[in-house]
Amino acid sequence: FHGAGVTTTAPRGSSSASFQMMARVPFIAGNWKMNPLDVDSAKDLAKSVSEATTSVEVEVAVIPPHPFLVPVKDQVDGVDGNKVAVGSQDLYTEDAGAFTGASSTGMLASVGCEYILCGHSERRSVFGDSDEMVNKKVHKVLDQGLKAILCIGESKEEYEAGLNKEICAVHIGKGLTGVTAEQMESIVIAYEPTVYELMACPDIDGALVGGASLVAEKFARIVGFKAPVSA
Ligand SMILES: O=C[C@H](O)COP(=O)(O)O
Repeated sequence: FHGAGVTTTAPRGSSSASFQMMARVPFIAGNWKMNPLDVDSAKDLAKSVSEATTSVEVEVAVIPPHPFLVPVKDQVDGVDGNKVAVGSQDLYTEDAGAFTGASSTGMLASVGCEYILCGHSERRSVFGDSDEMVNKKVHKVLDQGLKAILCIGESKEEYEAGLNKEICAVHIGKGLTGVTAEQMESIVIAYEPTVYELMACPDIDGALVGGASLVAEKFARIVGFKAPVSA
């Protein structure tokens, strides 16, 4: 399937001590990017995903566009046994003010976001997010008490130039500058590789799924990759 490998640093809601005692819990997030086209489609998708994943034993999140955050949260919360958390695709690093088009972490927390993507490859390539900006965003998310999904990975050109390890090292090193070991409990690292065999790789225990997360049945199958839905 299409997606990015995710390394979870701690299960959602776990404490440092309990994490050391527990196995890492797979985490599958569906990044809807700039889809679907309208709020009714977003509500339908959210409800279907939630209903299809109530029995899984992995962490699940959907990450819709900002206009759909509230209706999506309402939909998933309305499903009995819902396991689906909601995340935001981006944030701005100020709290409020004259920043047209931006959303603050406080606003995102207030509508129920638990996760926020930082440094997605499309934010880096289309919108110009630098490593320094990504690092500021990571800290802003942590300061808000939310979980940051730090996206890393090389471009096709960088891969072809043999720079994949170097690029990942830079993205991780700069993206996590100043983050403490304790704060790492609230960090998920999503590797968006050019060439990959995701779930077979050691230390990859999840996926950030793009296009395939727009069809509930496909996404539910991916979510069940390591933890099949029980009968
Ligand atoms: O956020 C997800 C990654 O960019 C992968 O997207 P994709 O599954 O559509 O290839």
